[in-house]
Amino acid sequence: MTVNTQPVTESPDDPRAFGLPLVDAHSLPAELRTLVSRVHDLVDAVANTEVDTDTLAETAATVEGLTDRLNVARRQIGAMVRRELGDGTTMVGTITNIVEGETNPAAPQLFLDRTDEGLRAEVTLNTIYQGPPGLVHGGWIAAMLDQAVGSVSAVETSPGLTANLEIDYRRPTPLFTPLEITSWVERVEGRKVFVAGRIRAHGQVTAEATALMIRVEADG
Ligand SMILES: CCCCCCCCCCCC(=O)SCCNC(=O)CCNC(=O)[C@H](O)C(C)(C)COP(=O)(O)OP(=O)(O)OC[C@H]1O[C@@H](n2cnc3c(N)ncnc32)[C@H](O)[C@@H]1OP(=O)(O)O
Repeated sequence: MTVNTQPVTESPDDPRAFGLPLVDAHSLPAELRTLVSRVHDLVDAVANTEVDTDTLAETAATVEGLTDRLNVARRQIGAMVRRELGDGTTMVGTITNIVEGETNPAAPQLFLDRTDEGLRAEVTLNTIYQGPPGLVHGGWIAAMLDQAVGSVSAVETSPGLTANLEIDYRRPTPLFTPLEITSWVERVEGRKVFVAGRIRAHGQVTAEATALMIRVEADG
């Protein structure tokens, strides 16, 4: 397991001040990233397979053995990861975050990067995230937008929690299609950060969000 040995700082943005382990994204072993990717593919294969029952039973036994093997050393709940964005700023989040966690095979691993307006990511979703036939589940659309607006609030102000999230579903959001997700801060009033985000497919808006984030620690 990767352990960050840098000294704990007193910054409220540093999770080690709250007793949570923190690792740098670039220090995660390539073997772990490969395993996450393979298991992501496995989830998709399981969700869609029509193989015979013997193969299903055999595969289930193999997977159970692999699960036991990995469970001998587990991370602490709340373990955090620090990742560097394109412009050099750093962002901290839980390492198993369901939308962008580096070690979570169920996550689409949205990689939000900084732009002049806020944050932007591109992601293509498969049937793991399916709601209506061929379309992204509405709850996942909300989850991705929640992450995008929460992250832009954290990066541009300081970390907080979503108090309110409103989604307008404008058009169906397709699977197997590059989606562009953007988010930005509209205004800040003390601990309240008013944020917004959008998903586009083929350049057309499929969903829009507005949200209120409440900063856990104000800057002062
Ligand atoms: C290192 C980490 C990395 C973080 C990296 C970031 C990525 C995270 C992305 C995912 C985000 C999530 O999923 S977060 C998980 C989902 N959200 C949650 O679990 C939050 C649950 N709710 C809460 O814990 C609480 O309600 C809080 C913390 C949001 C607010 O509680 P509080 O701190 O006591 O503050 P409170 O006084 O109630 O409210 C402050 C001000 O906001 C207003 N306010 C509060 N709620 C609302 C509301 N729903 N709609 C309108 N206004 C509201 C109040 O009227 C008040 O205004 P005024 O009187 O001052 O004018």
